[in-house]
Amino acid sequence: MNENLIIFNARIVTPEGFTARKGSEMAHLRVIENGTVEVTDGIITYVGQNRGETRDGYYQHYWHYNARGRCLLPGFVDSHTHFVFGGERAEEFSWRLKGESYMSIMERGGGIASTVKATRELGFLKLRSAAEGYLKKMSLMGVTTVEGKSGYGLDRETELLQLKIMRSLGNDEQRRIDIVPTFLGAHALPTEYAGRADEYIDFLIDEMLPVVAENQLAEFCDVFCEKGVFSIEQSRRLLTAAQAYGLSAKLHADEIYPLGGAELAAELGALSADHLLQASDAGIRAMADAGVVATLLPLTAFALNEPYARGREMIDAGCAVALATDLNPGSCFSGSVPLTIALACIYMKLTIEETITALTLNGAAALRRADRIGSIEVGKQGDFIVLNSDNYHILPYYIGMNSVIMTIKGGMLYPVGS
Ligand SMILES: N=CN[C@@H](CCC(=O)O)C(=O)O
Ligand SMILES: [Zn+2]
Repeated sequence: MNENLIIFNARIVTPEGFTARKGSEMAHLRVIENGTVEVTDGIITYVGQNRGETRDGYYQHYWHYNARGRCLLPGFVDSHTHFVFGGERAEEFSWRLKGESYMSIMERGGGIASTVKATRELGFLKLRSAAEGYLKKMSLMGVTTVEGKSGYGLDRETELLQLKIMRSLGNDEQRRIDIVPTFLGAHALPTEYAGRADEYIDFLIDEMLPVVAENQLAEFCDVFCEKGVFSIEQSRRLLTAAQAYGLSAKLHADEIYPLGGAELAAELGALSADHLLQASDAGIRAMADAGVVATLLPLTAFALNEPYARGREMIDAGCAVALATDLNPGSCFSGSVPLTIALACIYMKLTIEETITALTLNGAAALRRADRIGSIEVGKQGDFIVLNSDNYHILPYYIGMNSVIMTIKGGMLYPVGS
């Protein structure tokens, strides 16, 4: 449902462009004082100085909203989440607090396998309604586009079920968030294939990719490329096959061990490489040269108590960095955009301007949507947030606290709290 909307008296703060911003470009934001944005049928048709509007309300075919000097930013793009899942894994969090590692829990049959079991047991309706609950929470924090991954089915039926749930949520007339689905059949080796990882990759290539592609159930194919999960060679084989089906490549890369996932992402021309806590210097350079979006997930590093990805160095090396939450039931049970912002600024040493670009335009680029969303420019979707301040520096300063008072999707106003 799209609307005609005029927002006036806003302090407009936005990156500019229709592609990812790389390196030093990430710090450049356009700021318009006393600004107005006009949205017609959901698409931005004017961005500039105020034009004389003074009254709130509906008149001359447009809703009019007086921002009273507050900051208007593009809607946030959360470009890496796993929001469709069954069950929870709170006990694993306690085990980790006692010193056990994420990978050792996975090796002894917990971790992703435990969520796979719970997800396979839930039907369409229960899974869908749990996922819907997370979407509502994201919208309140200003997210207007979210990526979601399969990967908790690891069998034909449940992988397709996860993707169909995302499609069904995305088709909902009342939706406040656009959903971009990613096929992550290679998230872990299912127990049925224990010791036969190559055969599982064959199954994904021969039996899953054709169905996913033919039914347009996902735009991207992702893989957990990690020591003890899927090797570089297995990841390369799967992603190359996916690209032949028209699915762009994404990787969970160099999260726990420096396996060379960043280098592989560059070699394959992947859309993004994500996590990257252990990415090598050569991998960072290769991503910058190849134009791979480096998607950083500081909440996961925080939750796992691991060193943060080297965001500052990546930007200085010329990478396009995106930030996302990684909401999932294991390594990071959080979709907190405010905390993501604070951690990126404090520990990854991004400036607030770079952080805004990473959560908007570069997130959009990581979803191949920088031409449509991620900045406030004529021709893009009318997706915005209004902050409760005229100062965007409150974003990292309000640590883990929401400063969004209004989410606007396709020109529709959603006051936070409603
Ligand atoms: N690292 C792999 N995948 C997810 C975690 C999945 C899980 O633990 O359930 C991630 O991005 O953090
Ligand atoms: Zn992930």
